[in-house]
Amino acid sequence: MNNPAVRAVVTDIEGTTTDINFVHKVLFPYAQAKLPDFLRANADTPAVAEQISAVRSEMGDPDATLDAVIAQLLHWIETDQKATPLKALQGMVWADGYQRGDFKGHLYSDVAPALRQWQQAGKALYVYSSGSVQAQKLLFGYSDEGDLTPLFSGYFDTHIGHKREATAYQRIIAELDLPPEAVLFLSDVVEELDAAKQAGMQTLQLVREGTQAGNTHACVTRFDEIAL
Ligand SMILES: CSCCC(=O)C(=O)COP(=O)(O)O
Ligand SMILES: [Mg+2]
Repeated sequence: MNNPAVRAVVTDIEGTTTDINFVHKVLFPYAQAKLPDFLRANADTPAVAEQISAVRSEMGDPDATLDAVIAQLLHWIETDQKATPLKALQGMVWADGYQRGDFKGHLYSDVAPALRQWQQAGKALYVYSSGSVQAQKLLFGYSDEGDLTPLFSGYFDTHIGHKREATAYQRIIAELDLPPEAVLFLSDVVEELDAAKQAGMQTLQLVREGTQAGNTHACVTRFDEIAL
């Protein structure tokens, strides 16, 4: 692909820039282990209290005990549900892990050089992940390729909508203030690419090891196959 009409790139994280195993075998278990104590210690902190209250709303039980809230959050982690308050709390817990050096954000080796090249070519770079904006900034800020946050012009999470819904991409396009066809969305998940295409974006599927290629979107296996 060589497409000078592309003026902005929006990238997914898990399975696109980053190994799914890092998310599922490092980040999620870390949050699972640390969340209960983190919530008990910080339940009265305004940022945490706000998310606890959002969990209670999603449970439909404004009086749910903290133990019930914790059980709900652990269930969401086990079943990989992209609930917005869970994602916010995970980001807060991962901040400790990154800052203490317990892990670094995994990036495939082709990602950082391509992002730098695209930025130098004048493309605006954005992230769209179900992980919270805080979690996205941590992953790229404490990545195993160093701090890549200066490369990005912005970040979107589930506050803009869910990744399999076209309306989320329409809102992103409105925020970028670009024609939809000037925006390229990169993801490993066909349903996300379908939604982005429905909103008028260009799409490319990343077929990393273990990803099933679909037949409705152009595919690449690495970022360095994408010439912008
Ligand atoms: C921002 S790193 C953690 C990613 C995460 O929590 C997640 O659920 C993966 O979502 P994605 O939309 O990147 O598949
Ligand atoms: Mg993905």
